[in-house]
This record gives sequence, structure tokens and C-alpha cells, in this order.
Amino acid sequence: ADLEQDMDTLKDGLSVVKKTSDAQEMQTALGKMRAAAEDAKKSTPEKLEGKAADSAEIKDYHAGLNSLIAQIEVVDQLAKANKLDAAKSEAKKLEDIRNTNHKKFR
Ligand code: HEM
Repeated sequence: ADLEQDMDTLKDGLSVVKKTSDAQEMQTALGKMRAAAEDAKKSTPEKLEGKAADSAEIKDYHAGLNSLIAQIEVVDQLAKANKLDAAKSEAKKLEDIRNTNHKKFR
């Protein structure tokens, strides 16, 4: 998928995670988010076009996606344990990670 599609998948997934009261539905949404974040690593944001694969900027972009994936896993573990309130509270950090990275790369 292209980067815009991956970002739209992240957006749809986050909206489910924030709204649902069903742990299984939350886990399904988190799985889609994780796959989209992994796929986004295959794209180069327009802002970074022309940067070498081993440049600091591209590494930083991948690190941003990896931090999102790590936090998706934190939320997923809580959903798995059926701790929905804690999962939603940790899901707020997904938005912090989004905002930080959008400032840099969008
Ligand atoms: C849950 C977390 C995130 C959500 C919900 C999200 C959502 C979005 C949305 C809705 C767009 C606009 C897409 C469009 O034009 O249709 C976008 C664009 C973008 N996002 Fe994210 N994002 C997230 C995390 C991240 C992270 C972690 C990064 C980078 C490490 C990132 C990098 C970008 C970039 C580079 C664009 C511009 C893409 C383009 O139009 O070329 N995003 N994001």
C-alpha cells in the first residue's frame, strides 16, 4: 500500500481502538494498525525524497514507526488481558507518537 493508504488504515484503526468496548475488536484493529505501520516503512515520505536509505532522517522516520509499533504492542497486551480502560489510556500515547512524527515528516 502507499503511504497515504497506510496512514488511512492507522486512522481507521485508532478510531476503533478509542471507541470499542470489545477486546477482540480492539485486537483486530491493533493488528491492522501494526501491519500498516510495518508497511509504511517501505515508503519514503515526500519530505524525505532523495535522502539515502542510511541517512539520519530515514533512520529517524523508521524509528518513529518502530516506536508506534512498540506502543501498539503495549495496548494489545492490555486488550488481550481484557483491561480495556488501561488499553484506552495507553492508546492516547499513540496520538502523541503520531503528533511528534507528523511534525517531523509530514
Ligand atoms: C496512530 C498513528 C497515526 C495516525 C492515526 C496517522 C494518520 C495520518 C493521516 C490520516 C494522514 C493523512 C493521509 C492522507 O493524506 O490521506 C497522515 C499522513 C502522514 N503521516 Fe501519519 N499517522 C500516524 C502515525 C504516523 C507516524 C508514526 C509517522 C512517521 C514516523 C507518520 C508519518 C506521516 C507522513 C509522512 C504523512 C504524509 C503522507 C503523504 O501524504 O505523503 N504518521 N497520517
